[in-house]
Amino acid sequence: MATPVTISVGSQVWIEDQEEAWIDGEVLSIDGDKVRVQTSNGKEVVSMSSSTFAKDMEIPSAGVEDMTKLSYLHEPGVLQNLATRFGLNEIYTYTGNILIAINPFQRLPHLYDQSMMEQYKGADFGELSPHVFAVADAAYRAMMNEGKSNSVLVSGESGAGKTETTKMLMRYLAYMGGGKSDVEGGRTVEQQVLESNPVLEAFGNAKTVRNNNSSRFGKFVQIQFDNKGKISGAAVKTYLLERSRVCQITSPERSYHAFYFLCAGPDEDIKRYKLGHPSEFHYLNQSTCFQVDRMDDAQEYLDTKRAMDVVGMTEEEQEAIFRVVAAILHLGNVDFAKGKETDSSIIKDEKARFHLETTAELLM
Ligand SMILES: Nc1ncnc2c1ncn2[C@@H]1O[C@H](COP(=O)(O)OP(=O)(O)OP(=O)(O)O)[C@@H](O)[C@H]1O
Repeated sequence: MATPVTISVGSQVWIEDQEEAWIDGEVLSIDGDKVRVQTSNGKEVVSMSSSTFAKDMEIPSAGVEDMTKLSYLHEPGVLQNLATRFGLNEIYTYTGNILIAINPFQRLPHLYDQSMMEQYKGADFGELSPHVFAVADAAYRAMMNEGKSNSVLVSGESGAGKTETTKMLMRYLAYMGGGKSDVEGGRTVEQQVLESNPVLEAFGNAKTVRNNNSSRFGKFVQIQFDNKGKISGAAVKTYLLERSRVCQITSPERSYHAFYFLCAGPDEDIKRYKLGHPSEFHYLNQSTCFQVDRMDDAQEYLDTKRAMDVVGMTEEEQEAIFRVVAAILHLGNVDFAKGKETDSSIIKDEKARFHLETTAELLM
């Protein structure tokens, strides 16, 4: 979006900068499509007019809550507003009815507690500070008022905060649609909806370079409500799991959490599945990373099992699932050697045979 018309000598502008992405400055002179700028870090730089943008001098020092209020909706203007707000611990900003969330990379419990949900309940969109609960509330109320399904799309690059944002959306919808009427074996439907996350994350998330808890699949979460607005059911559809991660990983990444959780399980499970430290398994030891900061695999194993209980998986079903998880690890340790006949191969040694037999046992 070139704005040469509004730029003249003395104008405050943004120009591109190798390190800062954008830097502000004052126009010293203009020669055709070349603009000479004195930057705020004391340099004199020549910029093309097509990549020189007018700086909004009227913007409040705390930025604006809705970017449609910016005089210039160009990249440096948008980024400056988001950075200003982030500096004041405001991670959410609107652009009309779109919510932009900046990853704070720290827990902000006060932002998501019960009192916060109460505040946003029924408040008009835009009345309170931008928040993911406001989006969830607007979607919920539109559904109730219009009697039609509604959806919220969460997008961003890896590590941007989609998974966390989705959890907050679900938490708010569970809060709005919660009720004790639909209790199934001591578990409310909304509890089941929320507990589906740890189960999905155990089997579909992994540590990557960019995110210690990266979802390696896409998901469509459907929460069903009755005509009183109470949650009546839920369904999750998953897409395109990164399957290659099961047998191939590189440092400093990990495979899917479930493998490490199971290897850190209680002794009886380790014995039952004939497991050991992750470093003993080829599918895990291609990377030197076995541990993730602030993730206790032993505790996560118990939490995953508890979440599986809540969503209604029986003990037999859980065992069948973990048997497959263990079998995959053993299968990865089945090595082959060249056989006597051409193009033939044999099980390499006793160790490989042990893993092959264990795999067969586990898969029954
Ligand atoms: N609102 C938030 N509050 C606190 N921490 C957050 C928030 N959003 C994200 N984070 C932190 O950033 C990490 C990465 O976020 P998240 O897993 O949601 O990203 P993502 O967009 O789902 O990434 P991927 O596409 O790799 O799955 C989280 O594990 C968490 O530590």
